Amino acid sequence: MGNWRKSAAGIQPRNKKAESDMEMHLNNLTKPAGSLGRLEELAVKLAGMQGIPDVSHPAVLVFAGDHGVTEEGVSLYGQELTSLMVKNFVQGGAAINVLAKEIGASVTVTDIGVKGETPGAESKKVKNGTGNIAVEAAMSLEEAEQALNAGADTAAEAIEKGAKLIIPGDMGIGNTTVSSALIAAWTGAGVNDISGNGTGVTGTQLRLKQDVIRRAVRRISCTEPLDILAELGGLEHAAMAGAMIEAAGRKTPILVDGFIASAAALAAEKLAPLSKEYFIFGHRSAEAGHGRALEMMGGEPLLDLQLRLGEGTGAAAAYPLVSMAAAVVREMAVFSDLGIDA
Ligand SMILES: O=C(O)c1ccc[n+]([C@@H]2O[C@H](COP(=O)([O-])O)[C@@H](O)[C@H]2O)c1
Ligand SMILES: Cc1cc2nc[nH]c2cc1C
Repeated sequence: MGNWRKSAAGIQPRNKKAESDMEMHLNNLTKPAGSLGRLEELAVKLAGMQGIPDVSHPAVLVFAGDHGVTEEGVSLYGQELTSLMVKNFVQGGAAINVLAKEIGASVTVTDIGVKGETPGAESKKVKNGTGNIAVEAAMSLEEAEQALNAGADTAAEAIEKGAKLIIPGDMGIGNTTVSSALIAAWTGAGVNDISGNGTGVTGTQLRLKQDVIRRAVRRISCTEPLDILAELGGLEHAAMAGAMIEAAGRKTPILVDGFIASAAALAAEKLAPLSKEYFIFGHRSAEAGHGRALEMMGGEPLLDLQLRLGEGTGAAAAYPLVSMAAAVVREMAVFSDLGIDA
């Protein structure tokens, strides 16, 4: 069973010597210095994590959970859609299944807290959905620990099977409300600045959603990251954070998806500050408020394609760039191969 605390304690910062060696190597490659722009930045970061960059066998780890706060009417959809989408993931019909196939990634679907049955999904269910964060804690501290450990376990399994990069993904009706609450609590941002349309909520329903987020944030007085996660989080956020911490402890790059994954990344960083060293931000979600979370982590995403789906899709779309960065530094010729002095 995963142990996120142990993994957190073992996270090493990126290796600065490997990064400066990679900068030198990049300058010896047969191209003008710096001309591969952000691909070079990526290669340097990967070298700091891994030594020789290798992001083969990417693994998409989708965590699904339900949210009691949906009873406030914060989503365009009902909770039943979460289990239906899990069925879709299991059958291979969701967007992430298609994108994962395109990039040669495996997909595992874990039920961490879906209300109801999810045949075919990996079951690590902590409970049947969280409490309504507007009026009560989402989960107990023990439940948060359990979800963190389950996520760590899932990442460990994928990495032991050969994954050199992980893409944590989410599914959970209501989870944009929960993500906004977590981001508000951790950034101090105003609720209107970090809440958006989610599945398509607008007008008076959006204002109601913002009121719900305000009620949730005002209800709590705790400051410890685990307490905040348990009060306001989703089980999928906790599991994704656990997966990120585990991957960081194993020097494995984490390609961060959109708004929900960034709220989970913020949780991972609050619980284990060095985990951030292993984040690569895949894309900027169209969900309002993603920018604020990214700013907080100093993240500059690779893509901005106006995606707002979750599931790991934006990160999957960005994966080819990360893979190219790793290939360039492994496969390009150096000037001395041409008999030229760099
Ligand atoms: O991650 C994102 O950028 C993102 C932005 C908007 C919506 N989503 C997805 O939409 C669902 C949550 O939307 P909502 O309106 O029910 O809170 C959930 O399953 C997320 O995966 C995800
Ligand atoms: C159909 C649908 C698919 C999703 N995938 C992630 N969140 C989602 C929300 C809905 C509504």
